[in-house]
Amino acid sequence: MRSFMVRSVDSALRRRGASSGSRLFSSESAPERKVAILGAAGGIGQPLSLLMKLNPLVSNLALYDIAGTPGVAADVSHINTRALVAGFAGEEELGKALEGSDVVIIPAGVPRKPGMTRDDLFNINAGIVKSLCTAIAKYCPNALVNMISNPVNSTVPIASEVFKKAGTYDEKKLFGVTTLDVVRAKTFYAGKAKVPVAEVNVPVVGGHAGITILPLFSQATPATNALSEEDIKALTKRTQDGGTEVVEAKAGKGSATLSMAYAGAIFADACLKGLNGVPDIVECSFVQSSVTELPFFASKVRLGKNGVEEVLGLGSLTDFEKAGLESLKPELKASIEKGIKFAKEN
Ligand SMILES: NC(=O)C1=CN([C@@H]2O[C@H](COP(=O)(O)OP(=O)(O)OC[C@H]3O[C@@H](n4cnc5c(N)ncnc54)[C@H](O)[C@@H]3O)[C@@H](O)[C@H]2O)C=CC1
Ligand SMILES: O=C([O-])CC(=O)C(=O)O
Repeated sequence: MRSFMVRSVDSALRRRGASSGSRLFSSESAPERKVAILGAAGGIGQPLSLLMKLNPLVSNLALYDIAGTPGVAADVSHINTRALVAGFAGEEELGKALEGSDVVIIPAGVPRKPGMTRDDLFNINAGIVKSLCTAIAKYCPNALVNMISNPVNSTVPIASEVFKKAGTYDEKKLFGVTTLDVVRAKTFYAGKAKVPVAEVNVPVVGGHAGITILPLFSQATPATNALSEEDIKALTKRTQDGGTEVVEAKAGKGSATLSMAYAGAIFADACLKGLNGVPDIVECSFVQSSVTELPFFASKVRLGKNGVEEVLGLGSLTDFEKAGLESLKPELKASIEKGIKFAKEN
């Protein structure tokens, strides 16, 4: 059972590699890569730690949280895959967790309860993200940072300001993880269009909250004529409300953790492949951008040896998508400005 699971995750990653450029490295010849997960004992952190332990591109896995990581690390470390695992608990161990990291994934912070927006998490999570990014600037300023903590539309700008203040900001290395929006769009589209889900691709642009999430179903592949305008509207709304759907179903016990861990593992794998020189690795992510007039925006990004190699444009949009783009801009702008203001004043 266990070896089946390892094999099937690995072959899923392999298939993905095959669709966007072949894998250059087997686990034996892949370069040493250290990944740190901050918030590793949490609802996302634990399954994400498991999935990163299964990734043959990872040679060292550092699991950091304010508490609970020795147990998670001991557990995950018994899995017979390449990565050496170490747990770090408490602020005094954060430096050691970060040192030498190539990729830092941040799922630290509080999740939503029913009735809350992602922005309602700002007051707590902004401070957590700020202090973690201050440590990243000190201990691993060259690492790629994958920001999962919400509200992503504000936490990414906060991170950028912290890095600017520290003199370490490189816009090519900071990513808001929006992969779960893509994962959801693919699943919902495949179900409605009745196409094999493994073959589906859907770009999702904008940001990561409510109407700022804009799936571009007109660019979905495989293309289909089977969907009406009403179907597209419903798919768009379901993708935008995907996080809330899970928050409500969990009824006070948090938000998406398992699907987010999967999405986080897919995005980190893409970052590692890019670092390792695998060509044509493209994923959507919320990055510094000139695709629109907003300073940060999610769109397709080509990943390379230094992080972002190219931020790709939006392609042609339908009138419905154009209207969605215009209506998301004020909210996304306000969230970005809120993050920047917080980081400047604190
Ligand atoms: N980007 C996305 O698509 C998604 C983002 N999220 C966000 O991810 C975050 C985490 O969600 P869950 O794992 O469900 O929450 P959780 O509460 O289960 O886990 C969070 C973990 O962060 C840790 N933590 C808190 N302060 C910390 C600090 N200063 N340093 C290190 N660790 C710290 C906690 O001890 C806890 O273990 C939330 O903000 C949530 O909204 C959740 C789903 C999707
Ligand atoms: O909805 C939430 O609070 C968590 C999240 O970002 C998501 O599931 O997309």
